[in-house]
Amino acid sequence: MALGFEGVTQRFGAVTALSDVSLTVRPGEIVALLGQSGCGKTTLLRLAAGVERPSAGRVLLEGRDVSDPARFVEPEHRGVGFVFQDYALFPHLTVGENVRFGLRGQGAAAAEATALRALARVGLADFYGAYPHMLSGGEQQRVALARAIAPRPGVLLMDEPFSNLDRRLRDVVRDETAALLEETGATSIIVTHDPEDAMRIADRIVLMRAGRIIQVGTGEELYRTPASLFAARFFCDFTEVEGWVAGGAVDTPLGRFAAPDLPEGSDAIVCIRPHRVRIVPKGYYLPGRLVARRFLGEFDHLLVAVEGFDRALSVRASLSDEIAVGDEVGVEIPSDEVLVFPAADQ
Ligand SMILES: Nc1ncnc2c1ncn2[C@@H]1O[C@H](COP(=O)(O)OP(=O)(O)OP(=O)(O)O)[C@@H](O)[C@H]1O
Repeated sequence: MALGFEGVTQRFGAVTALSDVSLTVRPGEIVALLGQSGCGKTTLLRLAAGVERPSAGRVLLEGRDVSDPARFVEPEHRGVGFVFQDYALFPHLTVGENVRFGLRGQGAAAAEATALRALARVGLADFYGAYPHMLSGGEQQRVALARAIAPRPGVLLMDEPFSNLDRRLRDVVRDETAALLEETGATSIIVTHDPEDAMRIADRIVLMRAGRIIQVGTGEELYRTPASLFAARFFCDFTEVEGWVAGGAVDTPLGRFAAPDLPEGSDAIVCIRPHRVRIVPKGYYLPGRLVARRFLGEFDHLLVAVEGFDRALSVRASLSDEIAVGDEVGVEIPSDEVLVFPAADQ
């Protein structure tokens, strides 16, 4: 089912939660709404669900305006499923009854069969008669997912569905959810403030800031070609180096980096990805000194002081055991792997 927002603005008194937001989600597509707290993600989700009415603009389901005040379509008639951050299972109902809650239109036998099928899909058919408090967080979230998909909604809306799960469980449930969404074919919107969640699960990411969409694209597009410094910061913990533009390049304490599109004489910020920096033997490239080294398994996290740069450069690399904190090293920053933005663009 296609879901669209056309010029949607949402005000709550003096607060403008959304400003002129337009977005089309294709049938079967999984879209992540990504952004910091308060940027309007949940509000957009609530408008799609129909629990909120837009101050201006339209919400479209299969091309039909469902937000028109004269012909407003109530949430229960939109064919939309919802998964909340806190699972929102009814504590006094069994798992089976929770899943059957959305199936009230079906007869008892049919509802039970549907609920069992949905629970089986998330690997929890054996928990049909259990109560939510008897389940772990991950299991409760799977039940919430089963409840949402059981009525076969055309659109599935999920608000921070993994944020209450610990790291390891989060990865498992997220991957299971991705597989399930693909299987059900529901058009899905997932709200998250975690770029990794967004990149792992979504076909497209919608990056929001202060009630507006600032970039839409695949995870790779947003990571490789962020439209602004703000967007870039979301996807990488850069070392940021200030400089100014002269002769089509930015002069910084860490070298000159091409900036053909920036005005001469303007201030710029060069973003250096930690895993792109190479540590080479002393005497090559920039002179540096290792000031910290932390073993992180697959790679080390290093801090390297570079002459003329007042902060340490953050580096992710596998380093030979022969190099110790305090040693002098060479630092290579491949100039075609940095991102350059106007300093004003923050
Ligand atoms: N019912 C409401 N009444 C008043 N202000 C609201 C209401 N709902 C949302 N807001 C405000 O609108 C803005 C956007 O809120 P929203 O919940 O959509 O953000 P969010 O991006 O989902 O944030 P979070 O990640 O913290 O959930 C915030 O400033 C919020 O305080």
